[in-house]
Amino acid sequence: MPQNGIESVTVRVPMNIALVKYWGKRDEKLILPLNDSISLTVDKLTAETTVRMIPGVGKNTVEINGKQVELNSNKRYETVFEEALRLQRKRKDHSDSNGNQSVFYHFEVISKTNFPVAAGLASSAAGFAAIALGIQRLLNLDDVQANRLARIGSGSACRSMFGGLVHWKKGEKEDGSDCVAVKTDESNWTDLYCIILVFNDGRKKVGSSEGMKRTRETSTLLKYRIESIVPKRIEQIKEAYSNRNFETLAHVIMADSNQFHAVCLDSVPPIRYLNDASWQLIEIIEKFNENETRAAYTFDAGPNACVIVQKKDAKSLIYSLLQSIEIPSEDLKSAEEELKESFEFSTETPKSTVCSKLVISPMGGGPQD
Ligand SMILES: Nc1ncnc2c1ncn2[C@@H]1O[C@H](COP(=O)(O)OP(=O)(O)OP(=O)(O)O)[C@@H](O)[C@H]1O
Ligand SMILES: C[C@@](O)(CCOP(=O)(O)OP(=O)(O)O)CC(=O)O
Repeated sequence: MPQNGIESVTVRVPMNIALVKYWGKRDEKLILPLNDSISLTVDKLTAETTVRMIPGVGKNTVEINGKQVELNSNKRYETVFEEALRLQRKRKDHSDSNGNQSVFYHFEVISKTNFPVAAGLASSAAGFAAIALGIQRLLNLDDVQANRLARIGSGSACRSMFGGLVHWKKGEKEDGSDCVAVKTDESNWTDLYCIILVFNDGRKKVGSSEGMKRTRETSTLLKYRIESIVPKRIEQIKEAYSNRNFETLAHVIMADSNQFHAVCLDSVPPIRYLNDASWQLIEIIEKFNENETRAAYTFDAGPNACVIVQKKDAKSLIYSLLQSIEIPSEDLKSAEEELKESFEFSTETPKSTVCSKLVISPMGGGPQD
């Protein structure tokens, strides 16, 4: 929508959680992964981003949650903007609201997230997918071009461009033209919910890019994972999702999260993302699953947990969590509203583990304009 020559669009994009993890790059500049990965979006954790393309030479700016980002210390934004301008120059028909051909543009990005940034909760995925989607709308790009824009911002971002089960194919080509994320054909499994528990919302010590570089250079387990494990797991996830087979889905999700953290520990020096609270959560889920597998935990590059359940089991899972984890009462109230259930809980007994935030969200929703 052109306004005084400025074109602006606002989108809301959910973060995504990988069920089979991306860890390791075959090309660091183009952000091409060493293995395929597969994910679901978490509908309630979103980045709401306005992208403006302003005619004329000027400084690009990015603001996240009211703070200006220092673009010199994070080159990824400039890479995305340059690629967008390259695609824009390729278009012959691009003109401003007065019908004038404009060769120079700069970008203004203003984003708000409703969850902590850089705490292992895939904030970069939602953030860069939102920028890519905004630019796609402004420049009328196709899905492959938009996917590439998201990916060169942050690899996992290309999986947030669609709802449903999304498969990011590593591709074989050096130029990355066959490295794309695609929505699988399965219709969305609307019964899946995700419970996020934030145990630490600080910035992690080893960032994902640095961590995956270290693992690629030093881990002996990584090669085995990439060649012998991941391809099978991608197929198992697709099949279990399509057959609505929760037990198999859950086993693969947990095994892959554990293997991802195992290759991190297999790196030199070792990388440890999980903390005592994460391990306590794992133990609670193991106990919850004693008779039947009803929940699956998964952790990205940080201690915060994402637990996937079917809606029917969400309430009993929250009761199990409440036995040993302190959860903010306002988050429990939001969970009651989301599930349309009421919980009886006492916040008086102090617990050994404290979670600073709990969010319960449906999964698989797509981005919105
Ligand atoms: N809404 C947003 N818009 C644009 N960029 C964002 C946004 N949110 C986060 N980012 C970028 O992503 C960076 C955080 O990425 P990082 O990979 O360190 O953490 P994460 O995405 O939270 O965790 P992980 O990807 O390991 O699960 C931020 O420093 C910022 O540059
Ligand atoms: C552990 C992960 O969350 C890693 C995500 O890594 P990023 O996509 O944040 O890394 P870059 O491509 O370097 O930006 C697993 C996953 O989301 O698949």
